[in-house]
Amino acid sequence: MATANNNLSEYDKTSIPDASNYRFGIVVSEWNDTITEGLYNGAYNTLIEHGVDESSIKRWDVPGSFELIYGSKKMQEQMVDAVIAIGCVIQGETKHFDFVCEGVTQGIKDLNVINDVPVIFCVLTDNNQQQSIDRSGGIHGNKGTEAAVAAIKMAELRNKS
Ligand SMILES: Nc1c(NC[C@H](O)[C@H](O)[C@H](O)CO)[nH]c(=O)[nH]c1=O
Ligand SMILES: CC(=O)[C@@H](O)COP(=O)(O)O
Repeated sequence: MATANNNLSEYDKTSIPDASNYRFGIVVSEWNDTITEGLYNGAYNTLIEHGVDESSIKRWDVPGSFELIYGSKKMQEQMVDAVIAIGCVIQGETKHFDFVCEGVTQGIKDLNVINDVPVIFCVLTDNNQQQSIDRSGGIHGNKGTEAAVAAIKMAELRNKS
């Protein structure tokens, strides 16, 4: 289902495990920081809402989405139960968009395969800034909220497996 038909911030809160015993790392790209800050706020507030103590949330900033790969790899080493990688890539004039998006996607996928700490893909890959605004606390909700829910569920799965 496309985001346009689905508010990312609407979910059954009773279906989410208690996250009070889990630690989370959040790596945030500085590119398009007004968007990434909105995504971070959505993710942070959702983790807090589900019992995570603020002292159990570690944040690192990286220059751009491509650096989310290395930043997330190092965050996996920080005794956390899940990592959330937050970025916003917006189409420009050249093919650079394609390579950044593909590189980050493959890099974060690889981290999930190679290491035993889940990394949640919270990277917007949008055609324009309005699409990013709409998905970081706008009319389509907040993908940061969606990512935090996924992080809690994956931390639980890792703990039980
Ligand atoms: N154009 C965007 C970028 N580009 C920068 C790259 O992510 C990277 O930092 C650079 O190539 C150096 O390695 N990054 C974004 O996050 N969003 C963009 O729209
Ligand atoms: C995703 C990018 O790197 C892109 O926004 C940069 O813009 P441009 O393709 O015009 O150089």
